[in-house]
Amino acid sequence: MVQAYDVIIIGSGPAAMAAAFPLAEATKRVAVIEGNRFGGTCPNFGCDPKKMLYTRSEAAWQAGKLRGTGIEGTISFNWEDAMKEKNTYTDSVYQEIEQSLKKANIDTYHGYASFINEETVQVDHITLSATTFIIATGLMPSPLPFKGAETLLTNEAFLNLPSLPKSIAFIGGGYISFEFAHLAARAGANVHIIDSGHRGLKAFDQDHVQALIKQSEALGITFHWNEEISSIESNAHDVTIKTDKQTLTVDKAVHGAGRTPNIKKLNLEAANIHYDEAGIHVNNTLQSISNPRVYAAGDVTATHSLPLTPLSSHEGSVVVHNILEGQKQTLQQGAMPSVVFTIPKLAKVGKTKELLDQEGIAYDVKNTTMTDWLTYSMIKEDQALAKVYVCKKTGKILGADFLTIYADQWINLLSLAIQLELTTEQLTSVHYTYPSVLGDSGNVLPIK
Ligand SMILES: Cc1cc2nc3c(=O)[nH]c(=O)nc-3n(C[C@H](O)[C@H](O)[C@H](O)COP(=O)(O)OP(=O)(O)OC[C@H]3O[C@@H](n4cnc5c(N)ncnc54)[C@H](O)[C@@H]3O)c2cc1C
Ligand SMILES: NC(=O)c1ccc[n+]([C@@H]2O[C@H](COP(=O)([O-])OP(=O)(O)OC[C@H]3O[C@@H](n4cnc5c(N)ncnc54)[C@H](O)[C@@H]3O)[C@@H](O)[C@H]2O)c1
Repeated sequence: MVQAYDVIIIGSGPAAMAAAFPLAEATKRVAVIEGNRFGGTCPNFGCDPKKMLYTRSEAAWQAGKLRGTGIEGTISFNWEDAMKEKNTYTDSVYQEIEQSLKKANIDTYHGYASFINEETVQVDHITLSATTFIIATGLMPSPLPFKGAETLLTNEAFLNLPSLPKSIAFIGGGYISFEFAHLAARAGANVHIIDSGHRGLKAFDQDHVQALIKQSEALGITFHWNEEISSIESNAHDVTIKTDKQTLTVDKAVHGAGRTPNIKKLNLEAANIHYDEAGIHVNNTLQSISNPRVYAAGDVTATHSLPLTPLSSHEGSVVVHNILEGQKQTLQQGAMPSVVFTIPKLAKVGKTKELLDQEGIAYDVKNTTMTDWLTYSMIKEDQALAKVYVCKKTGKILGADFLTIYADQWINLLSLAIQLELTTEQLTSVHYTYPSVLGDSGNVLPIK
């Protein structure tokens, strides 16, 4: 027998969750199909477990910095205990998410969905049909072009390592490698990052990236830029990585070399859903360009947006609106803020210098070293940097970059200013608390 629904959602990450509950509330018959853990990447194998480990590494860093100035004793980041604490969250969060779906009268199915035709999908031996489908299957580690790449640990495996390997190589120099490398190095591992390109974290301000690399090297991380890997050989004891420049043997090697749309198992051709290596092709209402029954949301869409949780959730909400209200809402990406959770944190929002130059926009920029300010000297931060770009003509804030342990706080404020199109004058005219991080706002903005 074929089970019939109004809406079937494939995947259960932030994009799917943002769609499932409002659709059920609107009395649609909804099913959610998940091949791995309910909740998707963010709570199980991404943002949340990473941040749980990060929080402990940050506390140990701060205690170390203040040692001898009123803080006594040696405090260290202990991988095994931090991992046990992380597990208290990840061991149950996926069950709680599935329960909350069921409580909202949403049917849940375990397994990977595959289209049979434009109206029907198969999950294991069950066949389901729907008037509308939402594909929200996210990303997976990209296949890599060298022998042995499939033996690399994924983000899922790394975030479940019960004990810390003595030495780890991270392949790729992007978000995942920087964040994981900092965690591993702070817990005592000998860490390498190998990237085939000449620089990492390409979307961020490169002066700040260089400063972060220097601090990462001081932590003991070794960078290998412009190195092409030819093979990886793994056995029970270690991993040997051959590149065009060296042979490196480490205990474990981790995939941080990019992620690709998770669409392989969907059999999209059977439902006439157009896609390419960037993801599912959608119009600006997130409807498939080739099959109007189908919407896509989150990282799996070829919208060229950043693969980040808040943007995925936003896309899920846009899809709900368009299913319930007709094709009225188009995707507005706005100025998406983004943070790399290293110590210090690296953050950006809005337009970069390169983009402003490309678009020919006249701007003022304030490039500030905040290290000596009381906020930073009191916590003994090694380096705190800020750049803020403002439109010469209107005084509106256009973009911002921060490198400091407080970069996440700063970037949220600047994101608010950019999205509400505030001028520097407006941003400095409000009252802030003192002493506080954002209380220094007047000093990072270019004010004439
Ligand atoms: C290590 C790591 C750290 C991150 N840290 C951050 C962070 O700090 N901040 C931030 O904003 N973003 C972060 N991200 C990105 C964030 O996790 C993603 O942008 C977000 O989870 C995307 O949501 P989504 O709903 O599009 O897809 P996902 O959360 O990836 O969910 C997709 C789900 O679909 C399932 N699926 C796939 N194919 C099928 C199928 N055929 N049938 C059924 N189910 C299927 C998958 O199993 C998966 O559970 C991080 C990502 C990683 C990998
Ligand atoms: N804090 C966050 O918000 C956060 C954290 C982790 C991941 N994410 C999301 O996940 C996405 C994927 O992250 P990622 O770190 O995997 O990718 P990334 O795109 O950030 O970096 C990939 C890096 O791998 C390198 N590379 C590619 N192929 C290679 C090869 N064969 N050998 C060596 N190096 C190679 C590239 O040059 C690049 O520097 C990000 O775009 C990000 O949006 C976000």
